[in-house]
Amino acid sequence: MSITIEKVILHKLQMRLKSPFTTSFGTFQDKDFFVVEVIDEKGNVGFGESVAFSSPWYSEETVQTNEHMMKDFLIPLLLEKPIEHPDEVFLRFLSIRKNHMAKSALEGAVWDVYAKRNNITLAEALGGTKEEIDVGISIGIQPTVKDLIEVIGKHVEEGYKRIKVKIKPGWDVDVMREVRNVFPDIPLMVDANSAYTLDDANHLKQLDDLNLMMIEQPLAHDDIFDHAELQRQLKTPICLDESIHSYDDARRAIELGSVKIINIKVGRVGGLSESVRIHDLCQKHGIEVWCGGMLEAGVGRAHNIALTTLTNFTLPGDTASSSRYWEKDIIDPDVTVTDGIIRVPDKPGIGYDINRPALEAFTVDKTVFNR
Ligand SMILES: O=C(O)CCC(=O)c1ccccc1C(=O)O
Ligand SMILES: [Mg+2]
Repeated sequence: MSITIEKVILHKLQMRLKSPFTTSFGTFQDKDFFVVEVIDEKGNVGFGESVAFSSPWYSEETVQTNEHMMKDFLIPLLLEKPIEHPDEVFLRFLSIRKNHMAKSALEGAVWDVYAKRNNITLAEALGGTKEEIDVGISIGIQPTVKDLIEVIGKHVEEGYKRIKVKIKPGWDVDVMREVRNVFPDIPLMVDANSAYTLDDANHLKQLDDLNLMMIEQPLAHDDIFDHAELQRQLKTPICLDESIHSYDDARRAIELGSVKIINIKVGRVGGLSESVRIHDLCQKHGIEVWCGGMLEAGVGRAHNIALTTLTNFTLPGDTASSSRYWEKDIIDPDVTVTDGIIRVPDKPGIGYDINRPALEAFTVDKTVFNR
């Protein structure tokens, strides 16, 4: 039965991370973003979250470009006519170039509505089967190596299944050598967020001695070609994040030999439908995947959890507990991690309730669109 979206509500939120998060491209603490609420003709309510940051550091999208794209192009397209299945949202949005995070926020809310209409979990709607998922944690650049080792120790103690450390020139090989000395056996990886070029290949080769699970996005955010050359020179598997925007990017990167592992971020690739397609392609080619994070609040976190229940998400993702990021999250209950595991919720849709008072408390602006 076709789904008619009657109403879209854009909640603009402002939340503050418990502590600043530093990558090779900048530091975040205050997070502005949109929670998208869609309501269908039966009164089902679905939620999505836009993951763009205020500045275009990770990708070209920002909170403001998301707002422009959703208001002026994407919401009108969504309200134009009914859909039969959420996969159609991605296809309908193809007439608008890129702007994947804006598209994904709306598409995710429609997926939630679709699952709720069918009285199934979002995980089931996506074809996921796992009842619990393994998770790791991503640790930003710290003031000192001593701080880093302390933070890692705390998270290892908490049971996280994999530790990811952000690196940049000047904070890389020597730092990781010290970390490896203190923690000889932990599953460990690094993420460079595009801080290097091919000229750094010899320098990066030193990481090969440290038994890292992978090096994430060492080279340019828009490169697929040079990563293939770097992978020929490195033993450590390369994982791509920023460079993979679509199924076709993934197909080309796999064919060129630029990746052994892909970090799937729903917002980066334009939604859950495209995420599932990339997952399936990788599975066919023996490329492992894991679910990345964008410092999401609870709605985005819930979407990531549902996606991670698909079978080829074999490596722990970045979806840590709500409490690692926020004093108070916008969902009920919070996402909790026990021994590095999240139990996948079994309620229909995203599986968590929206904490309306918390949502209201963080809301700085709200716009309603009717069909
Ligand atoms: O904990 C998270 O949500 C992921 C943290 C993270 O690594 C990250 C955070 C902000 C922007 C980019 C990235 C990344 O995966 O590259
Ligand atoms: Mg990354």
